[in-house]
Amino acid sequence: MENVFDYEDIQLIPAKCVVNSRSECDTSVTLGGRTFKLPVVPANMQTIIDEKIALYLAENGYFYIMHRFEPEKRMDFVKDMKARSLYASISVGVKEEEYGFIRQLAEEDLVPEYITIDIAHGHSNAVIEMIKHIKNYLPSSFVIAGNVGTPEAVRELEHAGADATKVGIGPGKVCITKIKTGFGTGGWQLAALRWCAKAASKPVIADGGIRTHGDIAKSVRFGATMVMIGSLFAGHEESPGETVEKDGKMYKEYFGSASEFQKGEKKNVEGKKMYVEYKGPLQDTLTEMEQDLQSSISYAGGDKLSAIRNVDYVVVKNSIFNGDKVY
Ligand SMILES: NC(=O)C1=CN([C@@H]2O[C@H](COP(=O)(O)OP(=O)(O)OC[C@H]3O[C@@H](n4cnc5c(N)ncnc54)[C@H](OP(=O)(O)O)[C@@H]3O)[C@@H](O)[C@H]2O)C=CC1
Ligand SMILES: Nc1nc2c(ncn2[C@@H]2O[C@H](COP(=O)(O)O)[C@@H](O)[C@H]2O)c(=O)[nH]1
Repeated sequence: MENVFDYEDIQLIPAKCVVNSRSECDTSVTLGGRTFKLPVVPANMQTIIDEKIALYLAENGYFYIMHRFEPEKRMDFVKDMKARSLYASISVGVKEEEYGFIRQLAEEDLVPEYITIDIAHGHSNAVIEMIKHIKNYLPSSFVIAGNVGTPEAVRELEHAGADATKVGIGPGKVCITKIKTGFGTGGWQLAALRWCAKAASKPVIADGGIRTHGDIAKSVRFGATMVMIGSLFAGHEESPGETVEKDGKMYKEYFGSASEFQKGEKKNVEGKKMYVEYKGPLQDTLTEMEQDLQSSISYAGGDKLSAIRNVDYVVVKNSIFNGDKVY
């Protein structure tokens, strides 16, 4: 791989502004036939999303993906969203019981609009078989498959029937895959995204490594239709998980889906736990993301998200923060 870089190594180059106010810029994106306010989705992790947040996001025009770590609740979750005439977007794994769950959804005519196959190493026969199983029983569900980090993987999962692929192995804030296994896209996630997006014929979701709102625009520039974010969504008033106070400051827990805190045992651990500063209401962050992205669109010289896709960029190896501490 040549020209390897990550988010902090890139600056997008401004083009002539065509709007009189950033409020004219439209940040919406379409995925699976629905249009959402932002090209951003909170990570399908237990300390990032729960049923209440999913409901809020769906009701307010945002995309969400519910996590898969309380499998017994998923059927009722889908029923509840349907009863409210909202879209249902759930996650599944690849173990035997998940095959039965998909059959059960089909038998009860409960068709989630979005199903994300969420495993660490998505370039596998296990994922390919699950894509085919879902497409067989729930052909109208939009299937997101991952995670992957190579063009070959993107092509194979698309060929198996995936409607979108999710790119990112190891760039996450609570990820220790890169340390424990030596593998992944950590440190070059943005270049991996570009590599994968060039091979893709369907939408790509960039997953992990987003540390600033500007990284969302950079993801869009390098081929992402949607960006999955964990750490920036952790620590909100609504965020699930323990809140602690230390030296008069409030913090909330954020742990990896492959951490011992999620698994309840120390087996194949590839994630850790951290505490993030309390951030206040989730909507404030969503609003700030929208404003920052509107500004990005204006710097791109357009009034729609698509303007960002064609801007020029420079590689400024690890220097854009000029030594400033940003997180
Ligand atoms: N994006 C990322 O970089 C990563 C994300 N995660 C997240 O952690 C959660 C747990 O992931 P995961 O462990 O895959 O889920 P599961 O524990 O549900 O495992 C899924 C299946 O894949 C097998 N499996 C897991 N890893 C590998 C591997 N490297 N090679 C071959 N088979 C494998 C498991 O078997 P067995 O356990 O017996 O091997 C199991 O049968 C998910 O939410 C995932 O997204 C985890 C690591 C990296
Ligand atoms: N290697 C691991 N990756 C994990 C784990 N749990 C979640 N994740 C991935 O991280 C992103 C979120 O990244 P962030 O940089 O925005 O915080 C998430 O969507 C997963 O893909 C884990 O235990 N190990």
